[in-house]
Amino acid sequence: MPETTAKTAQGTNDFQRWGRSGTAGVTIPAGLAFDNVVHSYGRERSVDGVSLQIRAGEIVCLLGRSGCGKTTLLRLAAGLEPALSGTVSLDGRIVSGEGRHVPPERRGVGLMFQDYALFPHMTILANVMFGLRSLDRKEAAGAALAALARVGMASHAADYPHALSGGEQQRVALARAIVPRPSVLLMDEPFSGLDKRLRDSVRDETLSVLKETGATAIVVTHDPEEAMRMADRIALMRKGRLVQVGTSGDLYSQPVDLFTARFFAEMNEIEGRASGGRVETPVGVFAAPDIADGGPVSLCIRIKGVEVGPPGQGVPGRVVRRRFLGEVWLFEIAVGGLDGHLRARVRDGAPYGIGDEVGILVDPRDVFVFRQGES
Ligand SMILES: Nc1ncnc2c1ncn2[C@@H]1O[C@H](COP(=O)(O)OP(=O)(O)OP(=O)(O)O)[C@@H](O)[C@H]1O
Repeated sequence: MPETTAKTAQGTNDFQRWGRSGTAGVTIPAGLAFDNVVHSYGRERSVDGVSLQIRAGEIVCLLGRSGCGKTTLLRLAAGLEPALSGTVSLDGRIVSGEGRHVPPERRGVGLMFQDYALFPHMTILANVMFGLRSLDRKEAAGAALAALARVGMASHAADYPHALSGGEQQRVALARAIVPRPSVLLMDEPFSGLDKRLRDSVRDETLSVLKETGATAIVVTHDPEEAMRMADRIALMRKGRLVQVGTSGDLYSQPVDLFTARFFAEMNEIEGRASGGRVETPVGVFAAPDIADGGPVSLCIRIKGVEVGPPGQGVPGRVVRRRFLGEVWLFEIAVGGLDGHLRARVRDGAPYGIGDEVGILVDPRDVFVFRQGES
């Protein structure tokens, strides 16, 4: 956290005053609902029947690979794209669909994109005041300065954007997005231009500003860790559709399919067949309830769920490769009857070298069985 921000945050209720009842008014968060929304840029559907309810004040991350429709869904919420069918509603009022289209500037939503989009010819203060044109200049300047102070950028008020680093520009963009007190804030990959260390601190800072103001927020990201850090709920998308919506715990512990499981953890994947509610593999026998006998399954084992110990415990294996990754070792282990190698993440890898015999135990909490074709 930058020094000025830390000071503001520790001061006597300074930031709470800014957040709850700043001079530009108070945020009144709105609920946002997509109901069976379809969108297309041409022949293919970019958004294919999405229904999602976001509660007032909730932070939802739209997560998915490049091209799965995240930005398009955000643009539909903003009113920058029309829906082919279905509706978008704010606090129960239809803003897109059924013959209505409320323009972006009348939706009370704030937008923040990955390139920050600050106006290069305006000072930082003028950039932040831009969204406050309905206030008189003095009031607008006061609100903009308070917002800049909140993100630790008040001392740069008179500078121009080109004089700021990426992280500083991002914080200014956040101040500009939040200062008109939008009821919904839509953020498209807001941290993707920052290096990892800066991204972590700016993201944490952004999260606390969002929570202080209480705004409803949708944050687009392709980074599962970022989604887990920020979201009250994650909406995972694939090919224009929602695959699973839930808390990070829901998606991590109860992935609905192989695609979701792979998204949140590195996996060993073993093909097998169910028999009597179980699946037998070279690394053990695992429960496969609800899968018919003979049904082909993909058995996934999180690499962190593979324990490597001395020979004699569990299933025998031999170390084929090991790499030090900083906090952990990544092991590749040959196991009789297994195509390919089993990968394991090991905290203390020092005792075992290449060629050593080891014993392998698998934690059943890190095992998932999916019918093949569920990816
Ligand atoms: N202006 C456009 N014209 C035509 N096709 C588009 C346009 N914008 C996006 N698309 C296509 O629509 C689909 C969804 O794109 P979208 O930008 O919503 O995905 P995304 O998940 O946000 O991707 P990324 O993470 O790469 O930004 C993609 O197949 C993309 O190629």
